[in-house]
Order: sequence, then structure tokens, then C-alpha cells
Amino acid sequence: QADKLYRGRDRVVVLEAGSAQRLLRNSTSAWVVEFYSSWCGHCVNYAPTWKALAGDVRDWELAMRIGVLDCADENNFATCKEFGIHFYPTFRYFKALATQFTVGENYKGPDRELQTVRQIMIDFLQNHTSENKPPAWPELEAASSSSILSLLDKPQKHYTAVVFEKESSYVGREVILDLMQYENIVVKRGLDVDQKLMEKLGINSVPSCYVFHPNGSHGLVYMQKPLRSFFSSYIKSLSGVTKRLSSLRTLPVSQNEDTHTSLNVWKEFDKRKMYMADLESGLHYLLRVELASHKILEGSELKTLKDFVAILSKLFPGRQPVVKLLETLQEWLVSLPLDKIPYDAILDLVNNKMRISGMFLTNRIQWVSCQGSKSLYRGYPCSLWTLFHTLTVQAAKRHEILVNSGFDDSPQIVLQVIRRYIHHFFGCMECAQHFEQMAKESMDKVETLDSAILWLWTKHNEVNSRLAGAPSEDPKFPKVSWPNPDLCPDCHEEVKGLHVWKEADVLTFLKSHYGADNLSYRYTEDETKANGAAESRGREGGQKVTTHQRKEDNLQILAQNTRPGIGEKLEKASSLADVKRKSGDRDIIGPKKESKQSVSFFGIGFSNVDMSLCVVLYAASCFFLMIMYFYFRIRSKRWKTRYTRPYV
Ligand SMILES: Cc1cc2nc3c(=O)[nH]c(=O)nc-3n(C[C@H](O)[C@H](O)[C@H](O)COP(=O)(O)OP(=O)(O)OC[C@H]3O[C@@H](n4cnc5c(N)ncnc54)[C@H](O)[C@@H]3O)c2cc1C
Repeated sequence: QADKLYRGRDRVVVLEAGSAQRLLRNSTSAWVVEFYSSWCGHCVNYAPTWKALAGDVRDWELAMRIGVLDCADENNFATCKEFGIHFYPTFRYFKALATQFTVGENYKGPDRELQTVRQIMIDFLQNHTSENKPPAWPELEAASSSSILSLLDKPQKHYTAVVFEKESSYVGREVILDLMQYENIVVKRGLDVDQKLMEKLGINSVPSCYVFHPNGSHGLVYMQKPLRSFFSSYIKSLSGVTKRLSSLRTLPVSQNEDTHTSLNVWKEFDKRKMYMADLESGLHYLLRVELASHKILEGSELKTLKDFVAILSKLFPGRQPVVKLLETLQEWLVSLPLDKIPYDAILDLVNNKMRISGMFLTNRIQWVSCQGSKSLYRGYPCSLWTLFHTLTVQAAKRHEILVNSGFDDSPQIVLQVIRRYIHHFFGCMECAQHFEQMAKESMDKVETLDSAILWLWTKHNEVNSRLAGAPSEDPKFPKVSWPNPDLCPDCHEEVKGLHVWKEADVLTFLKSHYGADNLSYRYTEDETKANGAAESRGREGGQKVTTHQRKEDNLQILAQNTRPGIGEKLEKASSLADVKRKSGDRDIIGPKKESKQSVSFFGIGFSNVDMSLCVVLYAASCFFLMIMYFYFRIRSKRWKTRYTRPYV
């Protein structure tokens, strides 16, 4: 709990999967919610502003509440998907008294400064119609001159404070909301347009505050500075103006004080190694959370997904079930004659259909070399960098595989696909913008696959130096130029007292660090499955093996399960794949050795399940033949005795 970005005392309501919809629907207050991700550096950096805003408008909570929802928390994945959150942070407004589920309205302010957000909150409150405006809300519209004049020399039950200001000013409305939970006071907003009224009350400058006392006296209040805080605190200090008791028992501030007791046990690791648990956890997040937030994929998004999965299927140095899953997904995407794909169909394939056939990717997050000293640090972006570096290294080692698989011979091929992935799908929008800027400057100049490895390394170091010292930096893992001398002494040199990188040595180091041989399978979901991994390390050798018969089954099952129209096309895709297979148009890369789980006869691959079925069928047919044999033997004996019995 201590390492969460937001806590109850921050006055921000921490929404969770179970509470979000319930609190946001039919609420008597409007809401502004930040959907954030604890791995997103910008969200971490912005947290102090969001907390400060929540503290600043704490008296407005009967009209508007400030919430947060952590989309990096596994429990909230589905909820963030329901709200259609693609990028972090995303700010959404929710109107009060909404009877239906809504995904809210996007924040459209020019910046995210505290004051701008506060003013847009007021605009949003004023956008409520008479039907969805709770009766307890104060009036934010300017009062008419006549209603203000009617207060003169007339005793009332309570104070009335009028903040005179320009039409464009927000001070009056802010003071009204600051005082909305106080009794014995009504605050109104007056505009400086009625010069006669202004002269009558002796107001020469705006904003100014004019107070009508219960005893009928009234007068202009002298303020040292005409600021919201000065007006509000003066009015709150008037004798008899007190906070309503019911307001003191405010709405629940946060549900999360006692929840989230996830016990993150520190995992010891070797910083010289790469961990499969990081790669698989990152891949799980990428496929099941980041991409899954896009309901339908089409156009350049779909093309990017296809290319990215194709690169992964050729270069991911994973365990066999994972590699098979990627290969099958790639084949499925390629053979699909659709220009739009509902992402749920992909999820169904990955989560259900493939699993039946033994293709499997963990659905648990286990950060090892990407774990942070607190849960708000590191994690997914660290695993994504690791994956990207691995792909550039694998591309250089296994270039011919890419070319044989129909990729163009460009040395930038992997970098360009990574660039498009980041542009379309990476949840941290600011990160994507920075990366695009770097790519625009120099990615096109990359001329060899080795320089692609070095390009990514250089750019990653640029990001490291930009982020050094930022609040998102994990103190236990400071952002430094990498690899440091401790990791790679050969990579460093001094020329005339100045540090220089020895790029040839850096390249050798990167190839070794991000090579499949440097992968540790410790902490993977089932370490025993690592024998599959040892086999798949042979992928660096890049040999062809047989493909999966189950792909066609998957397509057929999917065809039955998806929408009409898409179903038909999926069936066609199935037969297309069949034609492709018969014509020998296949080029799937797999383990060097034939795995224990896959046996090949006449170019057709059989899994353990296939083999077991064969054995069962074989045994059943033997059994059946035996029964037939004995049956006919007994019949023939009876027949013989009947016909050979002598006549009497
Ligand atoms: C494409 C991309 C762009 C990003 N842009 C931003 C941004 O603009 N602003 C922001 O706040 N956050 C950004 N992030 C996130 C940020 O870079 C870090 O990933 C995050 O802060 C977690 O940092 P970390 O300490 O885990 O190390 P990371 O920087 O994530 O590095 C992960 C691991 O890679 C290795 N490594 C470090 N440097 C290099 C290198 N130069 N070459 C090869 N390997 C290396 C180390 O083993 C390190 O532990 C971006 C992430 C990605 C994937």
C-alpha cells in the first residue's frame, strides 16, 4: 500500500474495478477521473498536481469529485477496457445523475495545469442541464442586477456575498464552490457590466467582494489581494458561517487504504542476465491489455499489428508454446481476408482456442530484472525496451529468416515496425511523441542491422539522460548511460580525459546481453517448461520445421463464434490457409531440434495430443477387432456343431 501512487489521504478517490461504475453512475456529484498507469512516467510526474488539485477543490466535492483509476493494476484491466482507455494519462469528465453507463467526456483543455483543469471543471458543471443538475448544487450563473439591488437594506436570515468580476473571470464561481458546504452564507456572482450598480455600491475595480449582513448592513470588503483564496477565507471567517455538519461526514475519500495488499516479494536477480519472465510478462501485457484496449483494428493499426506479430513470430526467442502461439496468430492474421478485426476475436484465439492446442502465454505479471523498488516504478516500459533490444539483436543474427519470410531487405525493418507500434499502441502518449521525434531525426539513416541495434541503444540512452532525476526514476535503479563500466568495461574509454563509447565493443556486448543464450528462465511461470525454451533457443539457427494443423481448427472454431459476416470470412481464411499449406507455401521458423511435443511425418507435424489420440484410436480398434474375432469364433463353433450333429 505504501508504494501506491495515490492514497486516501491525498483526497483523491481511488476507484477500482468493483467501485468505478457504481460510483460514477447516478452520482449526485460530477466526476473528473484520471485513468493512469503506474508504469507511465508522465503519470508519476503529474501525480503531485492531481493531488494538489484534489486538495484545492476538496470543498467542491458535493458538486465534483476527483478520482483516479490505475489501469496498470491487473484487477482494473477489464474496467479500463470498458472505458476505452488507450493512452495514459487520460482525463475524463462524468456528469452527475447519469442513469446509464457512459465512458465520460475527454478533457479538452489547452494544458494540464492545475488552474486550467479547475476552470474546465467549472465549465463542465455549468454544462449540466436542469434534468441532470442536482438540486443541492449552488447557482453558478451570474446574478441579475435587480436581484442584487433587492438585497439592499433588507434584513436576511444569512449573509450574502457577491463577487463582482468580468464575464471571463472564474474567481466568483470558484468562491461559490468553495463555500457550497457552508451554512449561513450564500455566495453569488455579479458582472461588472452594470455601471450604475457598480457606482451605487462603490466598486471601482474587479474582482471585488460585496457582503450583505443578516442585520441588513452591507459594504465592500477590502482585500489586500483580489484573489480567490483571500475572498474565500474572508467569507469563511464571518461570524456564524460554519461548515455544515452533514458535510463533515463527507463521501468516502478512498477505498484503497486497506486493499491492494499485494505482497510483492523481492526477487533476486543477476543484472547481467535477461529474464524470460520479463519478456513473457511484457508480451502478456502487450497482447492482452495494451492492444486489447482497441476494440476494432483496421487500416494502419491493423497493418501495424500484423507486421509486429510477424516480427515477433520470427524473432521472439521464447519457449515453444509461446512461439507457437505467435506463429499461429501471425498465420491467422495473414490469412484473414478482413479489413477490420474485432480485437476480442484475437483475444479469444490467444486465450481459449490456442490453449486447447497447447499454445500458451502466461497471464500473470512477474517482473524480475524489470521489478521496481516500489510497484509504481519500472515494469512494463522496461520490459518493452528489453523486448525491442532483443528484436533488433535477433534481426541481426537471423536476418535471412526475415528475408525468406517475405520481409523487405531493409536494415530498418524491425525499427520501423517498432516505431509504428509505439505510435499506434504504446499507452504513454508523451513517450510515443518523444520517440517519434527521435525516429524522424535519424531512423531513416540506419544502414545496417548492426547500426539498427546501436541506434536503439543510443536513443534509449538519450531517454535515460532526459529522465534522470525525474520523479518517475526508481532510486534503486538510477537512469544512467548504459551499459555502465561495471557491466561492460570494454565499452568505455577516455580520449584526452573525455569519456567515449567504443561502439564496436558496445555492439558485441549488446548482441551478447540481448542474445537468447543470455536468457534466464528463473521465475517463469513454470520453470519446468524451460526445456521447451532450450529447444527454442535453436531458433537462432533459423531452421524450418513443420507448421501446426491446429490453425485451421482455430479458424473454424472462431468462424462459429464470431459475428455473422466475419464468421464467413474467417471460414474462407481457413480454407485459404489450407490451400497455402497444400501448395507448400509455408515458412515457419521453429526450434532447431524437433521438440518432444512435436513429431513430424511426411512433413506434417503432430503434437503430443495428436500422438495420444492415435494411440487411443489404435488401442480401441485392436480391442474392437479382438471382440469381432471372438464373436465370430464362437458363432462359427455353434454353427459347426449345429450342422455337423448326426441325424437321429
Ligand atoms: C519507446 C519508449 C519511450 C519512452 N519514452 C519515455 C518518455 O519520453 N518519458 C518517460 O517518462 N518515460 C518514457 N519511457 C519509459 C522509460 O524509458 C523507462 O522505461 C521507465 O522509466 C522504466 O525505467 P527503468 O529504470 O526500468 O529502465 P528502462 O529505461 O526501462 O530500461 C530497461 C532496461 O534496459 C537496459 N537498458 C538501459 N539503457 C539501455 C540502453 N541504452 N540500451 C540497451 N539497454 C538499456 C537496462 O538493463 C534497463 O534495466 C519510454 C519507454 C519506451 C519503451
